[in-house]
Amino acid sequence: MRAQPILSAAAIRAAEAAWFANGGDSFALMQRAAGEVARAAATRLPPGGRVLVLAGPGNNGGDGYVAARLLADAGFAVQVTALAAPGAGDAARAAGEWCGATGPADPARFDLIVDALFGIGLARPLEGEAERLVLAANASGAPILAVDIPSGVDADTGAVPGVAINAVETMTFHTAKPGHLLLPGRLHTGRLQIADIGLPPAQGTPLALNGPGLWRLPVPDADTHKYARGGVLVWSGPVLATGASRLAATAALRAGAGAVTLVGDREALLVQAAHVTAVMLAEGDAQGFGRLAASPKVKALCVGPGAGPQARCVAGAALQSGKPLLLDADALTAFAGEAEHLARLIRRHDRPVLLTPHEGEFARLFPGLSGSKLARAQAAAALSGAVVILKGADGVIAAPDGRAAITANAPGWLATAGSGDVLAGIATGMLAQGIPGFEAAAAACFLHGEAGGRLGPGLISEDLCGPVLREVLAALI
Ligand SMILES: NC(=O)C1=CN([C@@H]2O[C@H](COP(=O)(O)OP(=O)(O)OC[C@H]3O[C@@H](n4cnc5c(N)ncnc54)[C@H](OP(=O)(O)O)[C@@H]3O)[C@@H](O)[C@H]2O)[C@@H](O)CC1
Ligand SMILES: Nc1ncnc2c1ncn2[C@@H]1O[C@H](COP(=O)(O)OP(=O)(O)O)[C@@H](O)[C@H]1O
Ligand SMILES: [K+]
Repeated sequence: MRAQPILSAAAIRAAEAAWFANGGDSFALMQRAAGEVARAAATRLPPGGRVLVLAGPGNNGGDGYVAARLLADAGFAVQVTALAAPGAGDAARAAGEWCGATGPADPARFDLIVDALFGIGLARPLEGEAERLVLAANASGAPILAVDIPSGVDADTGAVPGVAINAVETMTFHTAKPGHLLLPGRLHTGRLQIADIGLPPAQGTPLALNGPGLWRLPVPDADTHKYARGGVLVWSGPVLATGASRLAATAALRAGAGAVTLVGDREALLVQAAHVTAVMLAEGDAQGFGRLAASPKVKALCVGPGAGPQARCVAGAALQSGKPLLLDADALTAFAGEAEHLARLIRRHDRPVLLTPHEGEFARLFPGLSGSKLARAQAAAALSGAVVILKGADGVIAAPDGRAAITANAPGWLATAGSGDVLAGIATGMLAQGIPGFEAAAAACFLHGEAGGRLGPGLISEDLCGPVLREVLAALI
């Protein structure tokens, strides 16, 4: 299975420019793009159905004029409402070839609206007539097919600085753009269709959709044993907060770690003992955690879920151990505002470190970073030397070497207490099995999303590290 690349607006323009430099015909490209739009529109229309094409002043509008002509030729009743006449180039040529009905219209009278106002060239928030057209289209009740990206959505960030089209479907070209997958853009995109319009395949791109093309799940050899599959240590929270670490430990075991041990004080472990069976227990403080981590049987560490007041000391011991490590929750907050110091500790050893903040933890750890979710995760990875999972519905995984992935399979059912602890456990389990940091993080996010999707309504975090993870793994191996 191949990874699905995601290109920014600049990268798409560069691919297009390289193709033109080799003699590619830009109007032919526009015709192919519009052909895909017309094909998608036709499947949503009754015979002779009514289509309103909203056409902007740039090449997105150009796609709209060509699609209008193709749909009219196919027998549909097409009207174009133009925001402004294209000045020159392919869009002007496309507008010139449109001879059908043109002018203002009530969008509610149409079976389908084609949104060709703005694409990757959106330069500022929509105002005036553009804003009015978008609001009227959204309010009309007619389904909207967006050309390339819903007008008003920033293709690189998913931001909507003003109003934006609410599409049921978006037909984009060559590759997905970050704005289709990052919130809130994803909510405006509807069903995303990616059309091949003949540009050479995007290869070696640093950004991809998270999916099985990016990583391979470990399968144990016949001659393996539990420690060869990877031992994991998880720091147990204090006596009244043991659940989070237990979820992480259980998930690590489910994800394939051969042996998982919760480490903590005696009182906490007595609570843990009442709940766990295959997960083992070992008494220890922060120093004890460090000593246990030194064992060659231990291949990965998880510190943070419910970690409590010891989080900083245990994270320190874990960072010193030089073992692959995941820091989550309290272990991230313990370094609030000290990202540079944390980075120095991370860079002391050559081994993967994963940081798994939600937005709140991220803001505390990296208060200076701003921009899109993608840009912030990438900057945090570069700054810290760790693989960063910036969690949420549009979870971003970013590596210090510049690679990044966006996860799009996570359902809202995952927004429940403890589900991040399960994610931390799955990722630690992957690390323990020798999966490199970026791949371990991406695989964990994808598995977590798949498990959430299968469980659906009523999901609680205990379910996530139950048999469903086994089913998801079995489907992907
Ligand atoms: N690349 C490819 O592979 C292919 C690309 N193709 C298509 O080309 C599209 C990109 O075309 P594009 O570069 O002409 O930009 P586009 O989105 O039409 O907008 C630019 C125009 O909008 C204007 N404008 C911007 N914001 C505005 C605002 N808020 N309010 C008002 N005006 C605003 C801006 O004016 P200005 O900022 O200069 O005032 C300019 O006139 C791409 O999305 C795809 O559909 C396909 O045909 C073939 C393959
Ligand atoms: N709306 C959502 N859609 C999909 N996944 C979500 C959503 N909200 C949260 N999640 C996921 O649920 C998990 C929540 O993690 P976190 O906030 O750390 O919770 P906890 O600390 O209770 O475990 C993360 O993996 C996050 O990506
Ligand atoms: K559009």
